[in-house]
Amino acid sequence: MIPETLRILLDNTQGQRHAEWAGRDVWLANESWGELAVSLQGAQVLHYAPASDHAPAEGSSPAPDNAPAEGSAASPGETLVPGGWLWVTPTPQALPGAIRGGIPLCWPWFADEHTADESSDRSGPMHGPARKANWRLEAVDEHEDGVELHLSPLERLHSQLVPRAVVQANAHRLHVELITEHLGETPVKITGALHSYLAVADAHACRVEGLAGARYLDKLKDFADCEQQGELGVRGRIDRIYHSNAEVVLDDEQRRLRIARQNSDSVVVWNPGEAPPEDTAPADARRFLCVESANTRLDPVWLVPGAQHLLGTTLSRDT
Ligand SMILES: O=P(O)(O)OC[C@H]1O[C@@H](O)[C@H](O)[C@@H](O)[C@@H]1O
Repeated sequence: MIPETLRILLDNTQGQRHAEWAGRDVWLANESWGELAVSLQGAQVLHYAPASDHAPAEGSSPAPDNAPAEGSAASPGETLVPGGWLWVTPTPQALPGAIRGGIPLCWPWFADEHTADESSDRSGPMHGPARKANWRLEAVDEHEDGVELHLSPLERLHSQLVPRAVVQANAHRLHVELITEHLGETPVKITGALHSYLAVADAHACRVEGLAGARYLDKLKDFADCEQQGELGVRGRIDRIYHSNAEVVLDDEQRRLRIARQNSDSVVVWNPGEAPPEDTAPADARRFLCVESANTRLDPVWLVPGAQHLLGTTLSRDT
């Protein structure tokens, strides 16, 4: 589910190329294994669609996967078009604002949980500076019938820590790694997130399986400590941090997406409900559910000098 203008750029791509979208340098691939779009602002994956999403099932009409259901939240005149596993707002903020959608990298902290060291790095924007920064595409490697990208920020984002990102996409899965290297002298506590905006038919009719019995902090109830009773059904505004290392499956009744995580004991589930942020119309906000692979206040990482930490997520179909 991406803006029509991004769809048109992908349709006009054969193989791989750079293009400009919403004022950002965007790397695009339209290959036999599928499609990928990555913004160099934030090293942010904006779109992924395996080729199988376009192949009509035997005996069925070739409707795109995740097409709006009759009576769903899609609004007339919207410029979002169906297709792909990720959602991107059709009305992105102007630069230097961040793009809402895809998989923003929240680094080196999640939300306002700033790094704990003695430097000025203790202050800064919500979700850290990485998502607004300009990144460089260091390498594009062919990989398992797909592609592997390596990205690094153009500027220094922290006095002691350096991030890099790896994106792998092929016909079966999308995998993103956010790697932090400690090049400084003193231990630093970090959090962070791969803030995945997953495209869904209706955010208020989704099921997230795998969290039954898990404890969570409810941000809508001043971080009240709660326990998940049964599987999670999302029916409206939600903002929770689950303490779990389990794989989860997002079922929107049209697709079952498996979300595996590496070195993440926090799963953030977020949808703004009827009061979305300014850069998103309420009807468009019904078309995503964030299920984030994260390190939060529940599982912060203490990095010592010379060490590195890898936060990862892998999206695949659950069959
Ligand atoms: O609007 P932002 O800064 O992208 O953040 C979006 C949301 O991100 C989620 O991860 C947080 O749990 C929410 O509280 C927050 O509102």
